[in-house]
Amino acid sequence: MTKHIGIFGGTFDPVHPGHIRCASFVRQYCQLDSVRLMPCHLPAHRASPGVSAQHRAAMVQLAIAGHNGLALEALELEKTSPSYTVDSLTLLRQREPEVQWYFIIGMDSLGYFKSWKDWQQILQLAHILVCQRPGYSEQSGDAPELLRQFGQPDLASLRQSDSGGILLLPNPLTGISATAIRQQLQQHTLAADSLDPAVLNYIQTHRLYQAL
Ligand SMILES: Nc1ncnc2c1ncn2[C@@H]1O[C@H](COP(=O)(O)OP(=O)(O)OP(=O)(O)O)[C@@H](O)[C@H]1O
Ligand SMILES: O=C(O)c1ccc[n+]([C@@H]2O[C@H](COP(=O)([O-])O)[C@@H](O)[C@H]2O)c1
Repeated sequence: MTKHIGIFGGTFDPVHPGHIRCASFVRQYCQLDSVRLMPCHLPAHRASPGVSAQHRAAMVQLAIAGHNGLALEALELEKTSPSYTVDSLTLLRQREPEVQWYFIIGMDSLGYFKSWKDWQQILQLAHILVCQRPGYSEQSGDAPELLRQFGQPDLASLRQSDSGGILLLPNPLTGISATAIRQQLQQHTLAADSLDPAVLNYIQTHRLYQAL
C-alpha cells in the first residue's frame, strides 16, 4: 500500500509548540502515516542561524518525543550545500519511491513560495499543505494566484492526484514564532509554556540564545 508522508521543513531555531501543534494536526487531519520535521542545514533564503543544525535537530528530537507519528528527517543535515526544498524532495523520492509526499508550510511561507528555487518542480514532487498562521492572510503575496491555480477544496480532491495540489488547512491558530522566543530568551521574559520543557532544558544546558 502507498504510504503518505508529510515533510515539515523549517529552520526550527528553535522548534516551538506552534510547529508541533501544526505537525500533529496535519498528520491527523490529512490521515498521513507520519510527519517528519526536517531542519534545514543552511537556509537558502535567510541568514544562517546562530545555532548549529545539530543543536536545532537535537531540540526537534526532544520536542517530538511522545508525539505519535512525528519523526525527524535528517536528510538536509547530511549536506553542506544550501538546503533547497526541490533538492530534498527529489532525494526523498529517489530513496523512497513508493511514498506519496506532502510538503507542509505555514501561510507566511506560501506568500513567497514563487521565489523558491524551481517552485513548479516542487509541485511535481509533492502536494503542499498550508497551515494557517495568525497575522498571515491567504490574500497576500503569492498566495491568491497559487490557490487559484493549484488550490483544492478538500482532502478527497487533493488525493485524486499524486502531486501538484495546494490545500489550506483548518488548523487551530498558534501565535508563536521562533523570532519572539529568541528575543524572550535573551531578555529572560519567556513564559513558562512557550517552549517544551525538555527543549528549554536543552537550551539552558547548552547556553543557547544568550544575549551577546
Ligand atoms: N505558529 C505557527 N503557525 C503555523 N505555522 C508556523 C508557525 N510557526 C512556524 N510555522 C511554519 O513552520 C515552518 C518553519 O518555520 P520556522 O522554523 O521558520 O519558524 P518561525 O517561527 O517562522 O521562525 P522565525 O521566527 O525564526 O522565522 C514555516 O513554514 C512556517 O510558516
Ligand atoms: O527551496 C527554497 O528555495 C526555499 C526557500 C524558502 C524556504 N524554503 C524551505 O521552507 C521551509 C521553511 O523555511 P523557514 O525559513 O520558514 O524556516 C524550510 O524547509 C526551508 O528550507 C525553501
